[in-house]
Amino acid sequence: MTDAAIVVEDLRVLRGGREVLPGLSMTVPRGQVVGLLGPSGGGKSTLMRALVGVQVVAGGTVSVLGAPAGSASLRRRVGYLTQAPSVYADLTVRDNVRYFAAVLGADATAVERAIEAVHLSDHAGARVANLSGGQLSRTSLACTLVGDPEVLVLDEPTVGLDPVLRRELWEIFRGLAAEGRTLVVSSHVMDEAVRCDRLLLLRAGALLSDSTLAELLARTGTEDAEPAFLALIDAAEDDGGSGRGRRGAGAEA
Ligand SMILES: Nc1ncnc2c1ncn2[C@@H]1O[C@H](COP(=O)(O)OP(=O)(O)OP(=O)(O)O)[C@@H](O)[C@H]1O
Repeated sequence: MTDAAIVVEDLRVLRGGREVLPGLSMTVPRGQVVGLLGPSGGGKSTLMRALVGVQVVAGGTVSVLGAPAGSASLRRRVGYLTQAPSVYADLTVRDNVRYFAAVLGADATAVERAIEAVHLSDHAGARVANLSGGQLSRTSLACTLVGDPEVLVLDEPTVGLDPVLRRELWEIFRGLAAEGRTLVVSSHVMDEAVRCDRLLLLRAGALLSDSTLAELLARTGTEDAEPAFLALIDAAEDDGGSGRGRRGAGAEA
């Protein structure tokens, strides 16, 4: 069995008649937190949709835990947190999680475990409409966790949250990885790069880098993720955009 949780080969996606992912290849190792970073419109959500099997693809393969993305066998093994919170405002935290548990065939203990995992036990009976932004994000996450997934695909889970709440969520993510789960987490907040085991930098559908933060900084001679990323963008532009679609440079190492 391979150590990769996710293997993407030559993935092509068209959206609105445009090639949004022109042939992307990457692997995600098991048990790691991989950050998917890059500017708005670069294709992060599209790639995530392909990982969970809800994106029509024009070519290539996406394999998750050894099965084609979206396979019935992956239903409980892969959790997907969409960018917009997909919970019911008029239900309580617990009833939301119960609903997703019923959809996934998970039991009552799984409901309480998921609520506990996101530190919401004290608010389990609160209506979602009355929650703070951070509590709302954690409710969505609990719904994603209730099937006990091995792979979590989280689309901008910290967007709009203050630094304290972001740190709290990242501590939860690290805890989930410490249990052996694989997380792919998108963000355009570059300082979140330090929280990740590996970074995928995606811009205009091209993977500019696939490496650890330390490797990225060494390669670009910078001290921070943001200048490192800008250096890669400049280099890709000098290259006349010929970096499009090729495998992230760090993957060659
Ligand atoms: N439903 C759609 N129909 C047509 N084009 C779309 C659709 N959704 C996204 N796109 C286009 O696909 C490209 C990639 O979008 P995507 O949402 O994957 O980027 P992103 O990196 O996740 O951006 P953001 O960080 O803003 O969420 C963009 O050019 C976008 O305009």
